[in-house]
Amino acid sequence: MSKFLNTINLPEDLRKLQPNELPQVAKELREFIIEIIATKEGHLGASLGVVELTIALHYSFNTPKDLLVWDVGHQAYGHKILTGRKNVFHTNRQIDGISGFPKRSESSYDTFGVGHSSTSISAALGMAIASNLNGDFKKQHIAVIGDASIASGMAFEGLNHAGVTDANLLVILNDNAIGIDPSVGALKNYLTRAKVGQKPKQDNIIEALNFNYHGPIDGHDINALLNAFEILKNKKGPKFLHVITTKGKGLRQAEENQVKYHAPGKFDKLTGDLLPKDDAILPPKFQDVFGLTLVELAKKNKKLIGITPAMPTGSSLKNMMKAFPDRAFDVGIAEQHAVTLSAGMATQGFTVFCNIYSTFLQRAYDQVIHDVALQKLPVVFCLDRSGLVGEDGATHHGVFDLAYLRAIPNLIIFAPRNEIELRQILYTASLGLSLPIAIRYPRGRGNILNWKTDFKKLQIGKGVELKRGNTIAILSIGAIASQVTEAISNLKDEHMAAIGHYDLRFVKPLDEQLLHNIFKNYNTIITIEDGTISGGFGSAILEFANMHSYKATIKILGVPDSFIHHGKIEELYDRCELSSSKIKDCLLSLL
Ligand SMILES: Cc1ncc(C[n+]2csc(CCOP(=O)(O)OP(=O)(O)O)c2C)c(N)n1
Ligand SMILES: CC(=O)[C@@H](O)[C@H](O)COP(=O)(O)O
Ligand SMILES: [Mg+2]
Repeated sequence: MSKFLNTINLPEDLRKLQPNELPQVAKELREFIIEIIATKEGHLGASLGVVELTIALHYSFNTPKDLLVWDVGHQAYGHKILTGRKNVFHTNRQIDGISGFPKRSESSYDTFGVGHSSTSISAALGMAIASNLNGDFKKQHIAVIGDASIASGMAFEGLNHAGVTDANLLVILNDNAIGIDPSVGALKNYLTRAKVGQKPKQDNIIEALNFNYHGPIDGHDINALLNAFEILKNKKGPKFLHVITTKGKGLRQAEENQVKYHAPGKFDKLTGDLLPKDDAILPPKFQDVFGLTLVELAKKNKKLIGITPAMPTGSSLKNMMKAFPDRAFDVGIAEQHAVTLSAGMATQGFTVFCNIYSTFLQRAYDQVIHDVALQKLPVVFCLDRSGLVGEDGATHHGVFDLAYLRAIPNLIIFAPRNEIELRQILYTASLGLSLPIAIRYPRGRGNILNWKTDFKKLQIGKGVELKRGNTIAILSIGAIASQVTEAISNLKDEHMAAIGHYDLRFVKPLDEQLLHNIFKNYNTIITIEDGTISGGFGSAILEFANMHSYKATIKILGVPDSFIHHGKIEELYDRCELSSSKIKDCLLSLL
């Protein structure tokens, strides 16, 4: 039974309580998060770990006047619940519901939109400098950042700048020694030593950057947090509070299996046990086809390297990290570094598979151009989570990759239609290419149970005819082909015969011979991609038609030129008119 939580709608209600009542609020808030996430799913461990910190922050600071920025924002469920969204929290990450991340349009307490990591220090510093310029020297600006996120380049850039300002900035390091997977790197080792007091004060790297350092303190001790905030509020300039927490705090399984309970799916709210999934009869996830195939290829090719920026589990590179620890690297949340590191290794004759979620490669665009493509270094980019990713929403959809990569010279771009094609292109790339390649594949599972076929080399730049027709040709790229196949199969026979379906496979180089054949034989062309229509695959086909003066009617299906929010992938496909039923409607309207 909730004693306090029901009485709290906004932080001002929280502030009416006595400090000694806050631990009970923490207990109720934890139970509430667990209860909802057990059935609605989402990021669990990070939010459970900062329950006390969240309460203490809103209790001690005058939010939303004082500005609080959460890094990544996957730990901000408690913040959402305490800032007016308790009654809609059950809609978290659901279509038309609230976002799983802080979002400015959702609440004045969400001071900055997040989802990608390591932006909080720069954003809060920007706000703090702006307050100084506005003559508001009382306002507090707080960035809460995790131990994995603070090791990223952007966070260092923010710290480096902040240290030479008089900005009223408080950086709170929420140190739980883990990202999604265990944190890595020299900074992690430093923080581990700092926690047990092994580092003498003069070696404090945060103080060396001109921050007023406080800590480390127990982040589950509300009194300790409140005391620290009172001290730091009255200090001028940049301040740093090092807080130690346990990810998953308060749910035994989430504490014991922090990787799994980062975002565990459905579970029993009382026991914490994961609800059983009937995985046995399902096709594999694309990420596992990547991860397991890479191990096979690494056995054959001693010069094969695997790299992930902080996503060994999500990308399944963990398989190679286990099998070949010397040749597989988790470099932390460092996408730019991951790309240039790959380029450096490629200069020395290594075949580097650099696996980055499509959305996070956006961080390393210049590195792809300047360090890889310009130098024709044959790095193999494996872009997982391409296309619409579902409940993570606008910050995480991998829908821009085809458009932003297509503009880069020297880069091959491939999207497998299914698991077997992914396996074959990985094999092809492992044999050595003369140019870099981006292989983009979606979140989730394909359709093929027996994907472990013999290796076969693919011909670069070759598309395939999947079905011949005579009136309308559908040109698809990647796994969205399955929606097209389903749409065609749901047509009446007389309509079905009119439709041809071609999988171009390569956005670059395009299969020009196949395209000439298509344009000569069909008067209507539909292109379809699970990426933005602005500058993507469809645009490439339009440019081709234009260049060769083909007069066919061309219709481009894809993600419209707007940010797509969260929801199940199927729901979002439908909204973007990419579901098989919407494709069928489109075909019927054109026939
Ligand atoms: C630029 C970027 N790369 C990767 C991710 C994926 N990601 C989300 S949370 C996370 C780990 C964050 O760890 P930490 O900062 O320690 O926070 P915690 O989960 O421990 O609270 C990662 C790698 C991301 N959101 N943004
Ligand atoms: C918050 C964040 O960026 C990650 O936790 C992301 O949600 C992982 O996505 P997947 O679940 O697709 O691995
Ligand atoms: Mg962490």
